Amino acid sequence: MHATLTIARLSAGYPRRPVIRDLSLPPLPAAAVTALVGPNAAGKSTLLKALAGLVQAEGRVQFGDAELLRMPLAARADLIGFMPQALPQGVALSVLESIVAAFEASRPDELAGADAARRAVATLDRLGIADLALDSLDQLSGGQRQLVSLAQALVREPRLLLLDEPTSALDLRHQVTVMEAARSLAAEGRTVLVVLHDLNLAARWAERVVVLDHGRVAAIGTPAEALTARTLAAVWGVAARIEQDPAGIPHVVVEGALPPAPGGPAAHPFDPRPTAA
Ligand SMILES: Nc1ncnc2c1ncn2[C@@H]1O[C@H](COP(=O)(O)OP(=O)(O)OP(=O)(O)O)[C@@H](O)[C@H]1O
Repeated sequence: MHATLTIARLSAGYPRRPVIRDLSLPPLPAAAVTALVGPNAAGKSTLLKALAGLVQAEGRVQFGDAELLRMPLAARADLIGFMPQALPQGVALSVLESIVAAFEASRPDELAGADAARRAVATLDRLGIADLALDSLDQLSGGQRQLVSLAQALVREPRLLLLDEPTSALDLRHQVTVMEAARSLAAEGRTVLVVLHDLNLAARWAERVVVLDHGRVAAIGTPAEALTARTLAAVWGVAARIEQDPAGIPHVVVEGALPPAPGGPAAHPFDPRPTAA
């Protein structure tokens, strides 16, 4: 079940709009949570969609023995659970029905019915939202919709989980529930890649952090290695100091926005391009 994810020379984007250019990453470990962070429009969602087969991509993406970009989409969907930023509106299903449907979409065999219902209930339980089972999808709050969307991604127990901002609409308690679920799914041997805007959430829950900016990797490593004051200045344009809590977890304290760098955006800490004079 343990499979690392290796991305090499990946380019991805939309018609006439390249977003990810020639991106390579050291193997992302299995049984671990990797946070993908970066400013708005950095290409985080595009990267997740490229891995899930939802946008055009070229290059090599190796997951264990599987070469994802060369697999038929149905086989890829079997391996991957993708949670999008937003659930589609206007779906006339109950929460439970939507999760059963997500399960059956990839298991269209006769046994699916009973198995799917059992799995759907267990997944809702795992996320602490079993009480929503009979509610209509269209009457949920933003945070409840997000939890249901996560349940839809989890129900097939995929080996690779791609979660796009799973906590953005959640209250504090539910943020913790989701990040604990991500950690326990990883502990079961899954590879979890999660887009987060909250850098302190990333530092607290992820073993590894990838900072993406303008479709390129600006920093990668443990939270302490990737989330430095220098990277925060170069990538987000904010002045910040990094403190350590007693458990050794870095904590980002933002002091304020930096003025725009003269001559354009600041160079990344390891950007090979020469800096503007
Ligand atoms: N369907 C699309 N067609 C064309 N361009 C798109 C499409 N979706 C996104 N883009 C562009 O791709 C770039 C990267 O967008 P993406 O959604 O991957 O960024 P992101 O890092 O996830 O941003 P955010 O943090 O704001 O969600 C942006 O410039 C965006 O305008």
